[in-house]
Amino acid sequence: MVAAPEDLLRARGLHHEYEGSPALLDVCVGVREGEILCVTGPRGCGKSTLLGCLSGRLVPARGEVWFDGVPLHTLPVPARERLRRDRFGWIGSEPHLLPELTVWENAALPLLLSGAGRRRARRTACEWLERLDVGYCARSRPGALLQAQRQRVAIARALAHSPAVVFADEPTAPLHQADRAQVLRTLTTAARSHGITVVLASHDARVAGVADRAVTLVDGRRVGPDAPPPTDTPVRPGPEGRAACSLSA
Ligand SMILES: Nc1ncnc2c1ncn2[C@@H]1O[C@H](COP(=O)(O)OP(=O)(O)OP(=O)(O)O)[C@@H](O)[C@H]1O
Repeated sequence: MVAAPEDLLRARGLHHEYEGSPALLDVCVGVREGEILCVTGPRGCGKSTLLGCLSGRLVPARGEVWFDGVPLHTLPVPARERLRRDRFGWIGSEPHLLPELTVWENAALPLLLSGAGRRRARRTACEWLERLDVGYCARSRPGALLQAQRQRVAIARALAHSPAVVFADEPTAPLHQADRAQVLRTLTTAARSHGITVVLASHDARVAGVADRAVTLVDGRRVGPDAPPPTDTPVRPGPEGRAACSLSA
């Protein structure tokens, strides 16, 4: 398999386990810049664990994760946290908002933390809230919102600082059936128009349907016709500091 130099994010030989139970086994995956990739598979197959490793929330027990030439798996914690805050957005299946902040302050948080002025952060956050049809809630506290509205705010927060990559783990789980397609469409349209790479995880084939490509996990392993062969050799950084591995997912 030929190396994919255009991969913005790539992982090789990922292993992870919880209290001795394996959750990921030798998983390789590459994600190109601007691509929408869906990680799919049955419940408990390792989708969330894979997104955790790719996004630097989890450090894999073994294996490597490279983002834009940076080795996330060996990055010191402060640098990894900074990179996650500035370059990544996260949407979970539950909208974890800060109850003491208003809706717009929640959506603006990554911008404010990276040093943007309050006025610009507010304007940008409110634009995203409008796109997600919750602009009218901007001054409310999260506690006054329905769960589906809170999830829209969480999506606005993930996009407002124009991250390079948004990770979305079952992002439509708290939404009613009728809202799901619309929110997914907003997320993917916004990502495409802003050149944001998206890594989605879902067991729902309809969610996978909005992606450019899907990779499937079963029992912690990648399966399917395009799954790379198992790895048994370590990845060596190439001359430019990038991993010399072949991962065109
Ligand atoms: N914090 C944890 N402690 C112990 N076991 C865990 C933990 N998180 C996940 N697991 C186990 O690891 C395996 C993979 O879990 P993971 O959540 O990554 O799968 P998933 O495909 O995202 O599942 P789901 O679709 O239900 O969210 C499962 O067997 C799960 O029970």
